[in-house]
Amino acid sequence: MKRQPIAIFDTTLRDGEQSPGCSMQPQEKLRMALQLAALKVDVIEAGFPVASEEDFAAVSLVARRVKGPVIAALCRALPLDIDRAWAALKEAARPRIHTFVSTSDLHMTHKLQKTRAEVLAMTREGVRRAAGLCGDVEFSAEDATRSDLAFLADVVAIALEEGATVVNIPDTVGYTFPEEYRNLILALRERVPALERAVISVHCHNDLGLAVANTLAALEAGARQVECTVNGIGERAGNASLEEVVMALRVRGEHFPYETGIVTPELFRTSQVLSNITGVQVQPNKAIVGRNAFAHESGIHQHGMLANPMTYEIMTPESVGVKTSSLVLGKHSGRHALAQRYEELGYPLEKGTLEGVYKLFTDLADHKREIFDEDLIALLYDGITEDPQTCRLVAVQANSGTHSIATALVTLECAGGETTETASGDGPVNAVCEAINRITGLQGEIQDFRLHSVTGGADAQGEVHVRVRFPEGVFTGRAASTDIVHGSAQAYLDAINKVLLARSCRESMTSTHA
Ligand SMILES: CC(=O)SCCNC(=O)CCNC(=O)[C@H](O)C(C)(C)COP(=O)(O)OP(=O)(O)OC[C@H]1O[C@@H](n2cnc3c(N)ncnc32)[C@H](O)[C@@H]1OP(=O)(O)O
Ligand SMILES: CC(C)C(=O)C(=O)O
Ligand SMILES: [Mg+2]
Repeated sequence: MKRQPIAIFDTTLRDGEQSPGCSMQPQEKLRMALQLAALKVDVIEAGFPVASEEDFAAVSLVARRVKGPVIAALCRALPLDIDRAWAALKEAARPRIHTFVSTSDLHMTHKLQKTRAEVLAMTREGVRRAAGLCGDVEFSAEDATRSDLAFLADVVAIALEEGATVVNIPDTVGYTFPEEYRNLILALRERVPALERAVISVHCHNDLGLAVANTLAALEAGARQVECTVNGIGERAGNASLEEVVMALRVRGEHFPYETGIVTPELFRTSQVLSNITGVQVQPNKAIVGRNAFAHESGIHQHGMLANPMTYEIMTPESVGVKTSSLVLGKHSGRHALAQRYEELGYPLEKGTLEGVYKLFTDLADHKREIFDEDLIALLYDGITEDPQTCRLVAVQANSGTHSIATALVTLECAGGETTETASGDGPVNAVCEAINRITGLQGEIQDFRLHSVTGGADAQGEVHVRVRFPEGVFTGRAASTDIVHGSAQAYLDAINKVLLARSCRESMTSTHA
């Protein structure tokens, strides 16, 4: 099947930036634009230069530095706006002026306070001015989907007469339906024959959650440029999401005879770059790039995934740049996924053992939202081991000060006998942990240490949480005490005991299997 090329016009830096909380500084826009170029979008709309000195600077920075895609800038159909857009763009290798005016009676009457005749004149003068400056001019009929068709066709015809190379028919307020939008584009093509010589563009908003569906419908009617944003950000409920449109065309290629030039393994990275710049997290269930897009929690699905990933995934995670699918253990998981995870952790379970551990697991999952690997190891121990090899803190003492090296003396009772060790460290907690390492022979490395008071007043209980890395993995420890050093020693020992339990458990299993 011969595939028609579809141009991807990315407006993350313009319409996307209109999302509350998503504004970007020039350097941030440059970083994002470079990633969009790596993704191989066809057009980057970099901003609205007349809006501020900073946005002017951002557009000109992107225009100068980003090679490959066309660089576009938006402007109203006003001489000052158009001149400002061109001033920002003129150093781009491939510049495009994008000008717009509203065509719905609602917008013209209440917002622009212009008559239809005045809007026709604005279109003519605006596009003519832009075309006099730049060889590539896009014209958008704002609120096209709520406009009178005959009038809209007149506006489009004038824009084309004056030199527009691309005509955009936006669904500005996310109002249209796929069938209706398809018919609108077909009707315009019929009424304005000159449209056949231009590129028809679509720009859909997501107010009814139909932005992607409407975009796809417009392609079927002859549109050949899609305006969209990374993560679907944009004014109000956002714009059509770039990654969703691109992957819909790719995954359902048998239905859509189109292709884009997007390097799809860059999609996830691009999404992450954006959320890293704006600080706005991607919703977990976001299609393609959300953290749950390739995660499976329920037993029936996990079983299917283990048998063949195609049972529950319509695209591979690698195809969009996600490393791998994940089977998340939780209250809906079944025995197959549980057994698989234990195997990955180095604990292959026999059928009888699995049954017991699965029961403990489901009890735990009823009370705990997230089950970590260390929880599984602890469960295993609860389920099958009788003789814990744990250590108990007998005494701890630490000295520290501004001009002295911190030292600690720790006594532990391990496997019946008491041992005392001293150690020094960067601070008293570090010295205590080092002394515990010496006694137990383990080399834990603290990755996270948190202390917060549980009660008020000078005698407040301090609760200590630690995350410690061992060769087996990361284990957490927790303890509460009115003495910070004592609490820290207990919390660290809590993590150490979990490792010791895991080791003794692994040993007992190895001997059972031998
Ligand atoms: C659908 C869209 O996404 S449109 C793009 C939206 N993006 C932006 O608004 C970018 C950021 N905007 C801004 O920085 C400012 O709004 C500016 C600099 C553009 C204009 O600021 P101000 O001059 O203070 O005007 P304000 O924003 O209050 O009102 C908009 C004005 O533009 C006019 N206008 C709106 N669209 C158009 C248009 N396409 N062509 C000509 N004039 C327009 C309005 O009628 C109004 O005119 P008025 O000031 O004569 O009443
Ligand atoms: C300026 C135009 C293209 C727009 O963003 C819209 O109509 O939604
Ligand atoms: Mg828009």
